[in-house]
Amino acid sequence: MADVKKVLVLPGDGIGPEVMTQVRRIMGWLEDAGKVKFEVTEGLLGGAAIDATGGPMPDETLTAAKASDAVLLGAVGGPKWDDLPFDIKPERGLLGIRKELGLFANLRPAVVFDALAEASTLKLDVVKGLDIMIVRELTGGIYFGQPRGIETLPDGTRKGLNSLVYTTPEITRIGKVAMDLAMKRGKKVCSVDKANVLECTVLWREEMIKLQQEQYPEIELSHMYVDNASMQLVRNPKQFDVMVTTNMFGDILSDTAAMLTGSLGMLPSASLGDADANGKRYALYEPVHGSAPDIAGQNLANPLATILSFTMMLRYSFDMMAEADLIEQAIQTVLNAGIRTGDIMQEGATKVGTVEMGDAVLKEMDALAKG
Ligand SMILES: NC(=O)c1ccc[n+]([C@@H]2O[C@H](COP(=O)([O-])OP(=O)(O)OC[C@H]3O[C@@H](n4cnc5c(N)ncnc54)[C@H](O)[C@@H]3O)[C@@H](O)[C@H]2O)c1
Ligand SMILES: CC(C)[C@H](C(=O)O)[C@@H](O)C(=O)O
Ligand SMILES: [Mg+2]
Repeated sequence: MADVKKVLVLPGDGIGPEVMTQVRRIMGWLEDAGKVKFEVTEGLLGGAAIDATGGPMPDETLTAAKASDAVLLGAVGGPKWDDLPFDIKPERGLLGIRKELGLFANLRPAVVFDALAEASTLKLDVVKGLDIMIVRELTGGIYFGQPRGIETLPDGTRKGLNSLVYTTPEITRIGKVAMDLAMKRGKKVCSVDKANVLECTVLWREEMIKLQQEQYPEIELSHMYVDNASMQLVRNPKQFDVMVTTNMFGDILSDTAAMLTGSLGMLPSASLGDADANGKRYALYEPVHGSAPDIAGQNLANPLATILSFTMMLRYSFDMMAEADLIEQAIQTVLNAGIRTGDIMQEGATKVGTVEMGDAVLKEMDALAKG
């Protein structure tokens, strides 16, 4: 009898449901192959939740997330909800679930498939073989710091305010995630901050240095200001192994890194919490991209970032390395065969839609399974 894994699926908005459908087919394939049994619950988050319940993060979604072994999210947001009051926008649902589940560590790996290195706007040797890991702090920093808001001063001037706040435990725990990952990789961590301007990141840098000296003597730790880091990422990304940074810097740098892989439609992510006393660790997997309203509902979205987020789920939550390898190998073969969604299209390649990309990956999984 195959193991039962409880997965909460949150398709979300825009292209979210379209890319999620392709992952559900892959989940079905694994079940049919007898590799695993998924107990899937589908839930609401973001705009879809607002439409159905009036709020972006219904209690049922949170309860279901806590009861599941892992959560898989498509994307949230879109123009339909842009004019809503700030606190009930779709994006608040995403930030809310990250915070409520304590998902402080966001891993965003930028790995370049050989076939797509050729398509890069950068020189082939700059991106070929690239494999870097961006570790983004996800439940603190300027996204959550208090005080915040928009207020009107007595003279009628309006003031907008957000606060960049990090405490030492918040910095240390994300530093540990980055350094533990680096110990299994190239043993190099680059901590990205703005310590020449922002006191909060002076503390960030000091704590990273302390952590490395006290607990990770084998790690080569370097520091870079975020403006330079964004430039270095496109100039010579292979100088990096693991990058660790704050919530907002990580948001921006990971979209930049996505383009090194060919498209935002290629970058997956895992958001992880700490294990509790019973060893239970919440985890949410989602592509780095958003709901892409410009291409939603047209069978144009690249589903690979979400499929790769699912393979991260197999690896990090379920220890199903062979199955994750199989899916990634299938993707590689599909890309080598020149099958492309529009965002990664190259001259001479075959342009397909979201569903057809799913078909191609499934077909290759069949072929690989038959040997
Ligand atoms: N994790 C999330 O749910 C998430 C992340 C980012 C943005 N958003 C939200 O999504 C909405 C749109 O934001 P945006 O336009 O700034 O960013 P976006 O990531 O949705 O899209 C940016 C560009 O990349 C393209 N793109 C994105 N994903 C793609 C894919 N899988 N295949 C092909 N092309 C793809 C889009 O077509 C668009 O041109 C906003 O409401 C935003 O808040 C949500
Ligand atoms: C939609 C938004 C809240 C989100 C973020 O800024 O974290 C997104 O851009 C991401 O990268 O996951
Ligand atoms: Mg982002």
